[in-house]
Amino acid sequence: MPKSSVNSGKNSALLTSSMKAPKFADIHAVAFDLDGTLLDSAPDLAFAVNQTLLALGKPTVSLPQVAGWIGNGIEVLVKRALSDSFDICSRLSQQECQTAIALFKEHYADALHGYSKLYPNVLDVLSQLKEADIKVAVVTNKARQFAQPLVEQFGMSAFVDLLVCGDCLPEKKPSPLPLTHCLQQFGLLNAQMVMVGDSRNDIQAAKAASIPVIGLTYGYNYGEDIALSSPDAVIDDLGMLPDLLGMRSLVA
Ligand SMILES: O=C(O)COP(=O)(O)O
Ligand SMILES: [Mg+2]
Repeated sequence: MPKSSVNSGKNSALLTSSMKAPKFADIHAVAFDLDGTLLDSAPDLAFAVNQTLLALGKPTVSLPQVAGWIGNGIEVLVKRALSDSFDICSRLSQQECQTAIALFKEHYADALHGYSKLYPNVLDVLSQLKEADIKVAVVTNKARQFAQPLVEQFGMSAFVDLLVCGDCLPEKKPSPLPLTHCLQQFGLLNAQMVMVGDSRNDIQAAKAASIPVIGLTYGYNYGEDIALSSPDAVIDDLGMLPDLLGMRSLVA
């Protein structure tokens, strides 16, 4: 059965339907992360990474390795793959990186949604938020040339009011800028929007923007437990979100 917990200061407690988190009492917008939150994109990212490595005559890497490198945008992902490590090798040349990034972009554009899939309950939750007149932003570190078609191809466009990508603004998550940009666009106060994400970048961005934040236990987060970043609540199924916001629950 899906579980959620709410961080009530010193202790995290299991959340029941009679115990709404006051942090989420007046929410008018939800900012969702994309990779690892709405979309399990690691298989196609891994495919494009390996096509790039093969083209460069380098050994391929595994899906869990790539999943552990996702979170800081495409250029950092490619540099990690070239380094075969989370820590980018200082000996990589600029030329080598540029060639690999260009190759990766070609391969990923060709294989954007071959193996990727939405996580459970995504479209139902987005639809329920729309019905309740709650605005939806997707705030991703992924470049717009990939994020936009993915949002469209996976049937989310009709529910997304604002798409903020890694190359839209001068700073990406964990900077608060993408989230303060959403607040400005929606004309909302900090306490009126909640961030929902799988990565410590999402939690740090939300905290820096002083907005409440919910962490998801699935997704990537560099192989680390999301609870270690101390979000205001933790859920293991997106279907738990409506209940946290005081709406009709989608899961038992
Ligand atoms: O492109 C990435 O590295 C991660 O994208 P995300 O911010 O949607 O998780
Ligand atoms: Mg993510």
